[in-house]
Amino acid sequence: NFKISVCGFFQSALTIDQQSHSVSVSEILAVQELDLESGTKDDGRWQKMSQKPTEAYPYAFTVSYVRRARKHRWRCTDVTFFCPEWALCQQWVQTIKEQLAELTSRPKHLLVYINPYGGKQQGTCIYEQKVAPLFARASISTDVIVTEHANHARDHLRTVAELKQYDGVVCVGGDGMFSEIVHGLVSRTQKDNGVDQNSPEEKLVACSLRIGIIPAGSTDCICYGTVGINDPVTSALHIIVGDSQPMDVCSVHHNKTFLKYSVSLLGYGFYGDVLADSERKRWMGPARYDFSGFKTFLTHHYYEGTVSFQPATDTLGTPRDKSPCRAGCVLTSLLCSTPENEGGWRVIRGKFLAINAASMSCACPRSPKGLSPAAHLADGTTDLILVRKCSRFNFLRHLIRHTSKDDQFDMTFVEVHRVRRFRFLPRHCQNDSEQDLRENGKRLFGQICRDHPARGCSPAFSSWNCDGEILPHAAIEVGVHCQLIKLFARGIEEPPVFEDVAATCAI
Ligand SMILES: Nc1ncnc2c1ncn2[C@@H]1O[C@H](COP(=O)(O)OP(=O)(O)OP(=O)(O)O)[C@@H](O)[C@H]1O
Ligand SMILES: CCCCCCCCCCCCC/C=C/[C@@H](O)[C@H](CO)NC(C)=O
Ligand SMILES: [Ca+2]
Repeated sequence: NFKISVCGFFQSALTIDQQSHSVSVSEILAVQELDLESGTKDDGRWQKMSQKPTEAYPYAFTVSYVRRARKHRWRCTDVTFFCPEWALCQQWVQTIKEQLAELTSRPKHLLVYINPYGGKQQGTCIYEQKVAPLFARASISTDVIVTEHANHARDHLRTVAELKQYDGVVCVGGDGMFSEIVHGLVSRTQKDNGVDQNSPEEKLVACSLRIGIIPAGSTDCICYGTVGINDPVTSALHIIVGDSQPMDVCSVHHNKTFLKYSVSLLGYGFYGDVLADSERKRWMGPARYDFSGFKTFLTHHYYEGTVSFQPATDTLGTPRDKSPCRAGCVLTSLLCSTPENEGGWRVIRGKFLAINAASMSCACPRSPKGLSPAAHLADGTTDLILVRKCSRFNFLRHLIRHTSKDDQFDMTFVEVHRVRRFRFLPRHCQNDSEQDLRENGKRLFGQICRDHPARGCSPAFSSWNCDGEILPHAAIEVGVHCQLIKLFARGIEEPPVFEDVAATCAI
């Protein structure tokens, strides 16, 4: 890891406040020679500098690099060096450019999809104002597509002729937009390799293109859980430095037919009902989740069914671990292999307020530790959380613990299992082909209300919330595909030692 010690090499020259500052080449974004004659100095940047060229130091170059700010934010910072000789200045610029050219993991050409409709509908503006200038400074070229309808990006990725010309795909939007990109890329990869997605047991081929997320959605939990913050500039910088974070993907099947992929949350009951209600209130923007969350909490519906799962007995961690998945996580660096002795299936029947499968922590601004704080990004497992029927008060205690340090699993009505595969069958589907879920649901809902008038009405079916999309079936089979995709991210870094920045230096 070659480092340029900015002031360390030039102790004899001027250093600001006598501070030494070291920047790894892997975190340099660009170097630019300042042409003092031709107006580069007039672009406003000189005003920000505490130093200007002098007669003794008339030549200058600027290095743009990553500075770590608070709460996992990254910022682009410039440091300008002044040189006494033109040749020395040239030599430094050339050397740094050569070092940067050796970083082969950095993307040069990206395909960018912007969802102008996600979150607060700021996607286009966020990209143009915050991200495009950084890509330009790092000499990354882009093909940009502003989507015109849902599934535009997914279908484009499935069919676009020359995907190989790109070093990655970037989506500007939320979890739903990311999900479109995952579906496009994974389907395309399977098609190109002759793999049948409809077979639940089929081993899928990993995607070679990395995906970048510029957060502009409502939850942004994939971005938050892989970078530590939903901040467009931070994400753009992780893309520019060419980070790579593998991630697990769940495939969801119904009756041996492929339905969807999921990377974050598959939630039945509470989170399915919140989503179904909130989709009708998209006009409210991100606040729709708070409104529908409160409403769903008050309705307090439970759902009966059977959950079967294959515990991941051979993994190194458990969902009750105290240490979360962080950058450089040892489980992520292990290669995925099919366990030699796949455990047997466990079956649990019951009445559930929520059935959640979290393939990653699902941390987001609403819940900074997430639904399953110790879930790993790329260990080939998902954490299956079963919340059994309980009082409203207890369910509220459980929900509130998502937002505090208290353990949301340490409650008698909650259990959590780390699994490789699971199935769910709603009670009323057990002798039913589930041909038309909605019609059956309405019929059964009425029937249950007639049969149990005093107990309040819980409908027979909820819906599955699959990364923010509603699945059309309640009976599903889910399998985890270890490290099927890669993101331009590195996992959440441990809190940094805060660094002060030397704004200018002379050599
Ligand atoms: N041009 C478009 N018009 C309408 N819908 C679109 C368009 N482009 C994409 N979509 C759809 O918009 C949906 C929501 O987008 P997105 O995920 O970006 O925002 P969000 O739902 O507000 O955020 P989050 O998923 O983080 O909660 C996605 O499922 C995507 O398929
Ligand atoms: C009364 C206090 C209640 C606090 C409850 C806080 C719990 C928040 C947990 C949020 C987890 C979100 C998981 C992410 C799911 C995404 O896939 C999806 C699409 O973006 N978002 C939602 C909200 O379904
Ligand atoms: Ca996982």
